[in-house]
Amino acid sequence: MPRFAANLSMMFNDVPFLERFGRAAAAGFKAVEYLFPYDFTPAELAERLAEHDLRQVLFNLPPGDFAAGERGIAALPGREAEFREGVDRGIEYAHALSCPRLHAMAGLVSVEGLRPRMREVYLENLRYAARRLAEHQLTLLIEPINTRSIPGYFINLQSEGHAILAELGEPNLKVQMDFFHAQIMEGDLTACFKRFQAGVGHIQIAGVPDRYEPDTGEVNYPQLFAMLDDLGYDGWIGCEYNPRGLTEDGLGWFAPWR
Ligand SMILES: O=C(O)[C@@H](O)C(=O)CO
Ligand SMILES: [Mg+2]
Repeated sequence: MPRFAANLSMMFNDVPFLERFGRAAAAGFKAVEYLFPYDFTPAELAERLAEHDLRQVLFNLPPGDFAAGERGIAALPGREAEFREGVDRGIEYAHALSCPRLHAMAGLVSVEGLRPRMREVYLENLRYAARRLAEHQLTLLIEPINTRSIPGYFINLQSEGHAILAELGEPNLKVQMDFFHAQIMEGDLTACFKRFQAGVGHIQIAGVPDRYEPDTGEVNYPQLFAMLDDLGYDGWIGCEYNPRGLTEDGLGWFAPWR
């Protein structure tokens, strides 16, 4: 049976962030994920999780200046020291929240000619982060992101993510397979998942193309959920979508799994 985590960066967004935990629990979720915890203290967030009997299953390492448009720094030359500080910060929050996996965003390609150098930096930073996280029994994730949602993002295809895993060979480095991005970039989701299953450490979902509820759009999610069950995927599925209206009004798709 699929296990779903509410993404609190997108869902229940009619209320302030800390109030979204209670709403997710009341809607039947047992777990949450979100982009960044850093606007709050670890204690504040841990208290919300405990109060509502929720598990935290994912958050992202510090992404650089997100408000100014940065989308991660793991592949950015010259930002290595900041990246390493971010790894320590992420580990501190992961401990406080008992969160087992952290996503490192790569960043944007500013000049095409920089790609080879960015790849070197990315590999070096990911190796460093994976080994630091391994000391704490944590998993590091990378996520291929479609070129429409984040133009210029450094990795876009599932195959690119898995090639990096193969090159580094760090057992706790996995790919966060977001079916929304994968459908936009390549489609053929069932075959794609089967090909790369061993390296998939987390899944996310949304309707395509509008990133609304998973029962909207061109992807047949019930079929994919059955496929994941058949293939023994026992990880979490993050609901990373923008509700069309009130989040609860769009949760009909979730009723069979509450
Ligand atoms: O798909 C996404 O956008 C997220 O999973 C993320 O971490 C980066 O924005
Ligand atoms: Mg995602």
